[in-house]
Amino acid sequence: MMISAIVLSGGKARRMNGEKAFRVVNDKYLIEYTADLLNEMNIPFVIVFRNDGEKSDDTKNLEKDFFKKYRQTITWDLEGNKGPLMGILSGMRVLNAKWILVLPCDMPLISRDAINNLIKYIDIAEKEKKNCIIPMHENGYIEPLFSLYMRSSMEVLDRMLNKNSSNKNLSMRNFIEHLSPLYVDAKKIDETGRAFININTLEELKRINSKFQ
Ligand SMILES: Nc1nc2c(ncn2[C@@H]2O[C@H](COP(=O)(O)OP(=O)(O)OP(=O)(O)O)[C@@H](O)[C@H]2O)c(=O)[nH]1
Ligand SMILES: [Mg+2]
Repeated sequence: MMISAIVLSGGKARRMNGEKAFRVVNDKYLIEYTADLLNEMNIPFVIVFRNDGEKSDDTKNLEKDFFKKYRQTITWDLEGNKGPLMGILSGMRVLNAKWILVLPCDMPLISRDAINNLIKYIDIAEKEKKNCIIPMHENGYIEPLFSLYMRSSMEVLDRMLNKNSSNKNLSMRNFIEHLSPLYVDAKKIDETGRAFININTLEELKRINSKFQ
């Protein structure tokens, strides 16, 4: 099964004053937890960075260094400030695998098992004619940024974002409403739930760093 991944790395990270991907956790950048794992698993990926006219030289250099280090594709949101859907669309454009794994840049405890467990559902999804596979927690909370999408869902996304050329930010939920999702119990993906922990604030960054000590 040919799979490729999109690592979303273009959020504003308002809750931590920006620069989420290149915040240091333990001994490396936050984004590298996802990138290193994908490399180890031989899953090709594209990183989608922000499309931002005011990007600092430091940030541009970090992106350039990242590109040199990983030799994977990097790209930028087709339009800035449109949220993760624009990131997914921008990433899908440069990939041609049948199934595309969408991941965030802020889950340092992401694991090989969690990704493999998700991938295992592809056969079922295809049999049931589902075009995305989305973990769901007991309380109904879903993990659409830790999910698999068929590349064919890009057409849906393209149409949605074109129709919505105005200002409103479409949500992941809007997108999924237009798909046929296979929801899987998040416990079947990662029993401990650790893989889904994402870092949103400087406080959380501090806490995760102390856990690595
Ligand atoms: N390419 C791209 N990725 C995005 C965009 N918005 C969010 N993401 C990514 O989606 C993942 C989850 O983002 P959030 O934590 O919800 O949002 P954030 O913008 O990073 O942070 P907050 O501003 O604090 O909500 C992260 O990996 C983000 O980098 C976007 O507009 N474009
Ligand atoms: Mg987050």
